[in-house]
Amino acid sequence: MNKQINAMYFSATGTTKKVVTSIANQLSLNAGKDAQIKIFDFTLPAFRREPITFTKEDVVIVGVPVYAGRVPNILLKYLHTVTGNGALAIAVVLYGNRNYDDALIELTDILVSNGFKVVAAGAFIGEHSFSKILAQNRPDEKDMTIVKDFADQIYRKITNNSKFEDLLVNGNRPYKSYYTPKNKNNEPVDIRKVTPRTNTDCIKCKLCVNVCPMGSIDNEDPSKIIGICIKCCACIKKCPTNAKYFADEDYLWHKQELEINFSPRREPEIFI
Ligand SMILES: Cc1cc2nc3c(=O)[nH]c(=O)nc-3n(C[C@H](O)[C@H](O)[C@H](O)COP(=O)(O)O)c2cc1C
Repeated sequence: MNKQINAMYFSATGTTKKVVTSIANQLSLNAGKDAQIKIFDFTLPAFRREPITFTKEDVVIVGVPVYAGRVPNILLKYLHTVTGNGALAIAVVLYGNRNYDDALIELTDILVSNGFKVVAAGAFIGEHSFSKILAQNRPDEKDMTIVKDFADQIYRKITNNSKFEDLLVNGNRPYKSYYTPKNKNNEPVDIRKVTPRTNTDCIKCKLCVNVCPMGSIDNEDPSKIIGICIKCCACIKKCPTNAKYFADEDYLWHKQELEINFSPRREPEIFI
C-alpha cells in the first residue's frame, strides 16, 4: 500500500485515540516498516484552528466519540474544514455502551461531502465518559482483537481494489435528533449548562486546564469554569487527586440511569 497513513481523532478520555491509533498501527504493520503514521489529534482547541487538506495519496482514520447519539456538535464546524480531495477514509465512532444511533452515518456523510472516499467504518465501545463502571476499561482485549482484524480487512480492501463502491453503514437519514436525558420524573432535562465542581483536594496542578477540549478552565483558579462545558469528563477522569466532580441532581440521575439501563455488554460493529 503506497499511501500515507494518518490517524485523526478527538478524544477527551482516550478511548477514541486508542482505537484510531491501533487501526493506524496495524495498517502500517501490514504496509511494511517504512509506513510512518501522521497524527492529527484535534482534542485541544489550538488544533482546531487550522484547516487540514489531504490528497489521493492519503488514507485517514477519522475518529470521534458519540455525544447524544450523534457526532459531537461542537466539532461540526471544524470537521467541515477538513478536505479529502479523494483521500481514502475510515470512519470510527466510540460510544459508551448505550447506542451510537446516527453518529456513524453522520460522520461518514461529513467525510463524503468533504471529498473523502470512505472505504470502511466502525462503531466501537469505550468506557462511558460520565461513569467509571459503564463499559469499564473498554475498549478491552476482546475489542482490540476485533480492531486488529478490522484493520487487516481494511488493508486487504485497499490493496486489492482501486475503485470503491459507496459504503453503507447503520443509521437514519434524516438523522434522529440529539438524545435527551431525563430527570427522575421522566421529564426531558437540559444539562448543557451543568459544570463540574472542585473540592478542597485540588492541588492547582492545572492538568485540568491543559486537558479541557474547550479551554474552559481558568488558568489562575482551576475551580472556575470560564467557558462551555461539554461534560467530556477529561478533567474528572484525569485529575490526580479526584478533585473534580458533578453535583447536579439531573446529571447524576441521568448517569445512574445509563449505568442501570445500559449495562449489558455491546459489541463493536464494522462495515466494510
Ligand atoms: C456529552 C456526552 C454525550 C454522550 N452520549 C453518548 C451516547 O449517546 N451514547 C453512548 O453510548 N455514549 C455516549 N457518551 C459516551 C462516549 O461516547 C464514550 O464514553 C466515548 O468512549 C468517549 O470517547 P473518548 O474516550 O475518546 O473521549 C457520551 C459522552 C458525553 C461526554
